[in-house]
Amino acid sequence: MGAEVVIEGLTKSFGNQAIWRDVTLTLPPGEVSVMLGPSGTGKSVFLKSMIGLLKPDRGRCVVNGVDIVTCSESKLYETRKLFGVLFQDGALFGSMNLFDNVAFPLREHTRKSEAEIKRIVLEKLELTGLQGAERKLPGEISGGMRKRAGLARALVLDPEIILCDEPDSGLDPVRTAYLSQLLIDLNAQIDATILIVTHNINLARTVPDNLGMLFRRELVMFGPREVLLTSDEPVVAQFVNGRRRGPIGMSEEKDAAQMAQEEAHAASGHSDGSSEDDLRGIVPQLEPTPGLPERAAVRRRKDRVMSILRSLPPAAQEGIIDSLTAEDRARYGVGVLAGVRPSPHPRGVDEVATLPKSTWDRP
Ligand SMILES: Nc1ncnc2c1ncn2[C@@H]1O[C@H](COP(=O)(O)OP(=O)(O)OP(=O)(O)O)[C@@H](O)[C@H]1O
Repeated sequence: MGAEVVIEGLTKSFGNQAIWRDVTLTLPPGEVSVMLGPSGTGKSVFLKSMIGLLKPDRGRCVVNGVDIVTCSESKLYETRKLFGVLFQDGALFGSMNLFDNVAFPLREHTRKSEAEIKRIVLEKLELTGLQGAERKLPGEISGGMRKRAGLARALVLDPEIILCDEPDSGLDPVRTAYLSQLLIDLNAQIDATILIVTHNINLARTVPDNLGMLFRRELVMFGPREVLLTSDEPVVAQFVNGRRRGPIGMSEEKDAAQMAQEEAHAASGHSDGSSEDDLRGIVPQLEPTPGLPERAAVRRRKDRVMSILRSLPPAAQEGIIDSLTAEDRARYGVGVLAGVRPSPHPRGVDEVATLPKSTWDRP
């Protein structure tokens, strides 16, 4: 099972530009989490801070008892080996073929024989659907294949934690759907903890166990997917529906005058081009491709979420209860009659989830 990542009070600025502050969340072991956020909110900076490529001003990021923020260089080097990172552009070496690109971390960080390296590289290329492409150069393949090659390379050291920076960027919706499926299949096969940062709503609705959002230099929320997907927070509603009306503006946030003007335009019948349909709501989560093992994280997550159910907002509770199977209902003692609430054993919410706490939508 993948490692847990505990982040507490993480704060980052560049000079006097605050990027985000007091980010607190836990990535539950082996679960898939997605961090949403408008462009420029510091999602990539967040990933880089998690692996010690950037140094936060304060806070902790603890993996297997090691705080990435304050540990020694040698501990950082060791702990980094637990991470596999898929960078936004795949970050492949243009002059190396896919085989050598994927083999690179093994040649750099291990003393494995070339025969062993070949076995591992071919296994990871197959896992990411790239068998037969090992002699191609990155410039000779499509963006989707480059992403998958980047993922194959992220997997060669058998990471416990996989970080994906906008795996969908530059991909069409169909390729993004394939990549989403690949991430779920991968999780089923290796049970790694996965964090994906993206602005892709479809991916965010269908892939993760947990969903969070960064906006206005803070973590708006982070917790079970059902919380964000049923949230009434204006910034979430705007982002999920891709609307211009709402607190997010072209350069991240709007002032009150602009918001009022847009409301007036809408009231006078001016369309902002978005669909009237509200895309919020819980849709079924992707399952592993038939024939693959079940995701071990699913049962662990259900136990975890049921243990904090009562601390979640009512709409999220309802969605979670609706998604339970008859077997789950028996396991958790959930009544079959409408309106009957389960009686799990609530734990402190801080244990696993940070729920909406921001004040940005209040005057
Ligand atoms: N090394 C750096 N030095 C100074 N500023 C930086 C550095 N890296 C990032 N920034 C700034 O931090 C802010 C957040 O950048 P980041 O790339 O993390 O945003 P993002 O949410 O990933 O955006 P996008 O979704 O567009 O990729 C930006 O204003 C960026 O200019």
